[in-house]
Amino acid sequence: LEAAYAKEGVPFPSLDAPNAASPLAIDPEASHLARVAVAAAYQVIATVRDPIETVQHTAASYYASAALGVSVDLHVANILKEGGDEGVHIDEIAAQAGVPGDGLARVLRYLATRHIFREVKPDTFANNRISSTLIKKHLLAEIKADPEVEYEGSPAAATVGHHADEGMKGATALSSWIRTGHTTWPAPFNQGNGTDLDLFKWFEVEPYRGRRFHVAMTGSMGRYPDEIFTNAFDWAALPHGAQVVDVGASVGTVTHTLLRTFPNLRGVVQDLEKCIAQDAPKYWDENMPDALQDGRPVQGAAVYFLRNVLHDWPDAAAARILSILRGASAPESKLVIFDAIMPYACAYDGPFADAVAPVKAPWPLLANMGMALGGFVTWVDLHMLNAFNGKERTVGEFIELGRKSGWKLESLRPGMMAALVFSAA
Ligand SMILES: C[S@@+](CC[C@H](N)C(=O)[O-])C[C@H]1O[C@@H](n2cnc3c(N)ncnc32)[C@H](O)[C@@H]1O
Repeated sequence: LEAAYAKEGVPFPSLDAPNAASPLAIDPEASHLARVAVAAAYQVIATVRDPIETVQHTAASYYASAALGVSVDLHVANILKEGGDEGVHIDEIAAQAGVPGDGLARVLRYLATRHIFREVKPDTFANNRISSTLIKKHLLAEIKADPEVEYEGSPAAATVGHHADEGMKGATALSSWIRTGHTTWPAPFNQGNGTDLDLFKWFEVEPYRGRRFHVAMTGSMGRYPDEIFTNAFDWAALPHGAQVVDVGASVGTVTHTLLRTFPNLRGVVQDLEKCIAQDAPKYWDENMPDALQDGRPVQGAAVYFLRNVLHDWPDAAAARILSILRGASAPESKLVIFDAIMPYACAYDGPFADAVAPVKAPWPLLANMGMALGGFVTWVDLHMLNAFNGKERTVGEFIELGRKSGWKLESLRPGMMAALVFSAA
């Protein structure tokens, strides 16, 4: 890994310095080497640590969410930014945060022990590479003057806020919700937060949390390279003016990516009324004013695509969404699904095996690269279960979903987000 950085003449980033953009962050070779190191490090810990200790740490790992949540709620990374390498004494941090210092010092020491923040002298803390990602774009004074801007432009902090708040409350209900056969509430989120509303509707009555979630989403979506979408399918082969429908599009960032590369396509952005009436026109006005048109539900489009939509829904609802699209489609229409593929933690030799495990994990690592790849999909999967009774699906589950709704899986392009292309069955 050091050699990969040396080849580019870029120093390996120090954990003690603030995070900075690096050309190697998206370099495939360096990313792979980093993943092998991560998967191996977790496996080494699992192998050499007293198993009871591993159980204790894992059982109490909710403190990681809670502690991160405290640091974000109290803007600690912003406060520490001013202190630089010297750090800021807990009395000063607490004074700026307007809370007693004792609890906060212990929260920060918990995090520093896990390499998030640094304790540079007793009771004096500084940012490091990880905690610096939590700095909110707006200054503390601006946030105090107008709390609505708190998370604007700050996706990492927004992600922490979402998980440590409504996410963790939902997670407390996971066991009870599963034990009662998934029947008591629509999803653990509802039980834990005491609401019947689905998450998106709930955000409409919880605007602070809704704004925060929206920022968290834009941040995680921004990490996907355009090629995932532009290479998913032979868009260039579609006739001039072919309609591609972005179903559950939010404001339609994927459509925007496609139209920039394939201006001959006609994009249609579909979502709930509020999004289409308020948020989407603003986005398109700013980014591609010519493309904004009135769109009615589309019959016989060339392509219908959904990104990060099906994982929000349980199987029956997901099959219904796809059946409705099949009903609107023409015989030659394609369906493209952009979603993660759930990789098994063991070897898999079923359909599309090469695409399911495109990275050959070196022995003795887990087939899904353990915490380096499978770790991500499996937590997102539990979060979908928590939030919506949704799921990340294995390739077999996608094939089955297509079979139930009149679509046949034709090709599968692997990646951090897979592209599955279906034709009418
Ligand atoms: C996780 S977001 C994905 C957004 C977008 N596809 C993306 O990848 O950025 C799910 C979207 O589905 C939309 N949605 C939820 N229920 C819907 C419905 N009944 N009809 C249309 N869109 C819906 C939500 O408003 C939200 O924008």
